[in-house]
Amino acid sequence: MAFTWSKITYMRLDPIFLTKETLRLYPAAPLSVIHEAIEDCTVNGYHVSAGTWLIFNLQKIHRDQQVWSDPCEFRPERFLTTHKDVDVRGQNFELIPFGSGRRMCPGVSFALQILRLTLANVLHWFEFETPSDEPVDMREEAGLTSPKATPLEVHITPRLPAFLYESTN
Ligand code: HEM
Repeated sequence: MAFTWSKITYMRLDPIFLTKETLRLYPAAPLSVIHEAIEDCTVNGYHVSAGTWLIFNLQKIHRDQQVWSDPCEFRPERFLTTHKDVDVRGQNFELIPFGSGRRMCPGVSFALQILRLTLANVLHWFEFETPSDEPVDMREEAGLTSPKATPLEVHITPRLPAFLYESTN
């Protein structure tokens, strides 16, 4: 029987892999902010004159099928296997949700820690179900950020004993 990655398996996976895969498919900004070339240069055979405004299509880069197998599939385990050395900190140009270079996001470390902690807590504390048990529609609309095409509708229920949710204040 083929092994499938169940919800339980994902919960055991380090949330950093879920975070990377989520930022790959749904970078907070699908298009980068505008950069301006400060000098003439040639990139991959393309001449770029000084003063040219450059916008990187991050979402397209992140779904390049020459780099990512099944590029549109959510497969966090790829960061344990085929892409285990690929990070989001601007050194691997196939995955740059925080940009790269001297103007890359200075909040990257903070953001990664918060995302990891939040995701770990949310998965640990709550059970998520869609009202009709349908898979969540993960399509996104065009925009400066990645808005969902259809609003998210989920039922959230506690997984742990009730007293653990009580405030200690
Ligand atoms: C998931 C969370 C975040 C993502 C995906 C993200 C992504 C980005 C991207 C793509 C850029 C443009 C980089 C470039 O020009 O190449 C940027 C810039 C920036 N980000 Fe973030 N960011 C995140 C969280 C944060 C946080 C938490 C902070 C602050 C606490 C922050 C502060 C900034 C600032 C100040 C810039 C402008 C840097 C500059 O132009 O020199 N970001 N971010």
